[in-house]
Amino acid sequence: MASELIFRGQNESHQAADSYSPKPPKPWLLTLRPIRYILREQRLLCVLAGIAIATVIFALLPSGGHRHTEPISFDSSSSAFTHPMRHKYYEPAMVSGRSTGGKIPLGLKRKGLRIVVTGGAGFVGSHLVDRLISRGDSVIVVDNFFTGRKENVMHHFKNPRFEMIRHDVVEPLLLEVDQIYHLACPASPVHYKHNPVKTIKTNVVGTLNMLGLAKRVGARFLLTSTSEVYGDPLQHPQVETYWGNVNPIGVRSCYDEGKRTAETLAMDYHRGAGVEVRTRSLLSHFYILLLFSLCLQKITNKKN
Ligand SMILES: O=C(O)[C@H]1O[C@H](OP(=O)(O)OP(=O)(O)OC[C@H]2O[C@@H](n3ccc(=O)[nH]c3=O)[C@H](O)[C@@H]2O)[C@H](O)[C@@H](O)[C@@H]1O
Repeated sequence: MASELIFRGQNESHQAADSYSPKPPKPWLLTLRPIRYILREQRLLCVLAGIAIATVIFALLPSGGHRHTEPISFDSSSSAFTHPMRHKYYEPAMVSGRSTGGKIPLGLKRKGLRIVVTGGAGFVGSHLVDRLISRGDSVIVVDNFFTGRKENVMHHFKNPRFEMIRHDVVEPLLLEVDQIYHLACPASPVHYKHNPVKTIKTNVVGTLNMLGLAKRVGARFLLTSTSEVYGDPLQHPQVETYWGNVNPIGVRSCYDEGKRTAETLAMDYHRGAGVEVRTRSLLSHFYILLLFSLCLQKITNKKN
């Protein structure tokens, strides 16, 4: 009997303990409930929303990949003309005061450019071709071999990055290139006086054709000019801002005026068509060095 009583009592206390009385829910749990529901039940919706947010962020953030990293290019000093519209540079990143812009990170190969060199079989042109090939560019030489020689570039014949076209720049030419180095021209007085009409035609029509190509394919253009554009200068030494003193009807004018017109055309294509152009007078750079080394050679020979 006693045990029965004890048992009943236990039963009653159990019932009291089992009776469910839910705790009042915490207020922050209430606010999270719809989010938890969406995360659990609407996974596809979440993924789509994530993609949309990421797209918006990537579209708004400035991309580092747009930085203009210029590989070795035409010298941009002094007589370099660049169109403001086409010359957009992003400021290179500065690392502890040093610019890293334009440098290619270690381990990454610089992408070679496609370059056409007119007059590339000549003296200056062939050395330029050597330099361009050695830095990894693909070069197309365009030459009519008036004074140039195949032997000057023969050592590149087996190189897949080298091509050669026998062509007169007076005739139009269509090529897909990134840069144009326009050197084709009879250069020495004997050669340019040999056929003055052809000389001025090469300088004017040839330069027009190559500038037209640069405009069409968006290539950068370099014109090799000459110190002859100063004629019989009244100022020594000639600075870049000096306009010269040229005889327009003399026997040398086919070359002098031809190169002056070529420079005018280059500037007009730059201003009018946005072509990025450079002009370089070769005498001031190369021939002075050559003269200097010849003098040095003479002096050292005399001493020996
Ligand atoms: O000193 C300069 O100011 C000259 O320097 C170089 O001339 P350079 O290499 O010294 O002379 P060449 O060895 O005769 O080279 C000229 C090249 O142009 C070529 N050329 C000439 C004339 C022509 O109508 N088309 C053409 O392709 C010749 O065949 C030759 O390969 C540049 O090529 C000239 O543009 C520049 O006027």
